[in-house]
Amino acid sequence: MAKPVSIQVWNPNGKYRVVSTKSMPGTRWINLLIQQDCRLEICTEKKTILSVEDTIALIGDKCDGVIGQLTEDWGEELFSALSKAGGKAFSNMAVGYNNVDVNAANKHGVAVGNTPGVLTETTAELAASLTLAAARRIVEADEFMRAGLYDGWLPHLFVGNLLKGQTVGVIGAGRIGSAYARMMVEGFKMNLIYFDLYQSTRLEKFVTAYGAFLKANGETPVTWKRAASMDEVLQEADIISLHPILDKTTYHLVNKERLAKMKKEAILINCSRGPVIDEVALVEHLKENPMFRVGLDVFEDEPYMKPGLAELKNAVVVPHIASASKWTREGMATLAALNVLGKIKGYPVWFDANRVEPFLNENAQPPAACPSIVNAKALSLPVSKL
Ligand SMILES: NC(=O)C1=CN([C@@H]2O[C@H](COP(=O)(O)OP(=O)(O)OC[C@H]3O[C@@H](n4cnc5c(N)ncnc54)[C@H](O)[C@@H]3O)[C@@H](O)[C@H]2O)C=CC1
Ligand SMILES: O=C(O)C(=O)CO
Repeated sequence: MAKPVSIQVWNPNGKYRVVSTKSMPGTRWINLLIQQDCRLEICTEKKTILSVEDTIALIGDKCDGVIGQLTEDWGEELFSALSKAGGKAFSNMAVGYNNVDVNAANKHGVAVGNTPGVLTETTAELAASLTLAAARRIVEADEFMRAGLYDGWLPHLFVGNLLKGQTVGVIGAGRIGSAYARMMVEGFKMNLIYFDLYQSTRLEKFVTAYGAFLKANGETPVTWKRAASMDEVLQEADIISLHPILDKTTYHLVNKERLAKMKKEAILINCSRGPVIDEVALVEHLKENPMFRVGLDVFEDEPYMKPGLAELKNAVVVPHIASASKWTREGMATLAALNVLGKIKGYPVWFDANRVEPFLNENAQPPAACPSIVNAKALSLPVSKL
């Protein structure tokens, strides 16, 4: 028998039992659930990452839906427990769902939600922040000041890289990759090279239009290029930012051989998932190439870093905070709750997971739909015509 986990209960007499494995920012998500007759139980265990056993204990004998986190392993065991408890809905509070075995969810008839769109700009802004921090050596310089080592301006002190006129490379030009590309092109007048399995016509049009604007104003226009291979990006770009999903095709996408193809003074940013980079190879590369810099939000064995990384001055590291703006985190909680609520209520799936704004308007009731269900097709769920 698993040990019971501690919980906080909202609306104890609600008809539907919904469980959240963590407390989440804001109160709108809580209000939306309790207004629609849900009894909400929020896990209050102190440990950061819940085990599968803890989560099974939380699901219990009767559970209509669960809101979970990207740190949890949602596979056969949990979907089987949820389905036995009568549950038909699970939502990650995240857009990435590499922690979820969607085939297992399909087998048990459980809808899997995620939270696209609401974190696009926030995540791209952190990638841009890491780019600047790495290019201008901000963390090293901050440590130097605090250590009392500054004794006057010097021509060589913390000289870094200028972004203007350089080439930014984006691997995975989806929602976040495209937003980052636009920020770097418009904000710093960088040229763009990108690699994705699909063409990003909107992004290309944006760079073309901005280039024309610059030219009309007597400035050097920015340019774009869709690379035929990832290696083309690695060889040509001065800054490379990784934004693909994590799956079998992107595991260790950046490895020893590919690092060797990058410019010696390039900057590599990762705000996607840790295993997209072979982190052991990265540590070696950083040691051998002190002018090569990296900005990391995610790590291969999160929450741990591979040995040696923490000691390297040419690495800027932050603890998976790319989506951590208040507005975004509250919005993620809202979308995750509405995915679960919508499925419980038998609502259809929203027609376009890239346009979730109507669910985020705090001054209006959200549409009667699930904002984003990744296995809607596999489960033949109806789609909203709104
Ligand atoms: N660090 C953080 O806190 C956050 C991390 N993420 C990560 O970012 C990922 C991307 O999010 P979105 O942009 O919203 O997703 P998206 O689905 O809009 O974009 C992903 C892009 O990657 C491309 N892609 C897939 N396989 C590829 C490959 N082998 N090579 C090149 N491109 C490939 C897809 O075609 C797509 O355009 C999420 O799946 C998640 O893992 C997302 C939000 C916050
Ligand atoms: O949404 C995601 O995929 C994250 O990594 C956290 O925002």
